Amino acid sequence: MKIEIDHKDFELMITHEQVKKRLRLIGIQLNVVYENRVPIFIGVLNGCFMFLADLMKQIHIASEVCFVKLASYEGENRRDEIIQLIGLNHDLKGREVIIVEDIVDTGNTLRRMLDLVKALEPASVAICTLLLKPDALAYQFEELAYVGFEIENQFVVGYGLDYNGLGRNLKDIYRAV
Ligand SMILES: O=P(O)(O)OC[C@H]1O[C@H](OP(=O)(O)OP(=O)(O)O)[C@H](O)[C@@H]1O
Ligand SMILES: Nc1nc2[nH]cnc2c(=O)[nH]1
Repeated sequence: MKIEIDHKDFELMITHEQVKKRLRLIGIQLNVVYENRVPIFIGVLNGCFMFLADLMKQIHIASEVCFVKLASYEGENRRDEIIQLIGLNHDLKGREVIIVEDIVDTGNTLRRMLDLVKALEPASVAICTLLLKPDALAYQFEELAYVGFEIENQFVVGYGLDYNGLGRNLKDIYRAV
């Protein structure tokens, strides 16, 4: 099935049914690994909103959820771009953290996110991403424990992911053609 978003063509790649099936399996794993550990799921906005909402429906152990956004601003001396976590109102010290991403592409976002989270001294940090582009990845992450689908190095849209701000509401995931 083909669709057009903002004058660009996309074709169906992963159906919502496939996503739901995969989420059930990831949920089972997480429920086992984190039983009695009360993890905190941290979703990185905007793209993760649909994935994290569906993932949490598969989590049956005691756990917390919050969303953060990565923001950049000029430092006082206007030299360095400083990346800041906004929206985090939990103390992560000693907590079991699971960072939730819709996609890990180059890994730049995750690299920054990990640095910021680790500085808050959690007991552990794992990454759960719906999509991973292994061929685009510029770093190796030992924390990358839960991956929904490994995909080719193509631009994708839908299920939270946007193209020029559009397409986040699509249930299925599409790739550019
Ligand atoms: O591995 P990378 O190459 O860093 O790409 C991955 C990031 O790109 C997307 O976010 P984006 O910055 O597009 O913001 P959005 O979530 O608001 O769409 C996605 O949600 C990841 O956070
Ligand atoms: N929508 C979208 N955002 C991204 N951010 C990094 N890679 C991608 C991608 O393939 N699609």
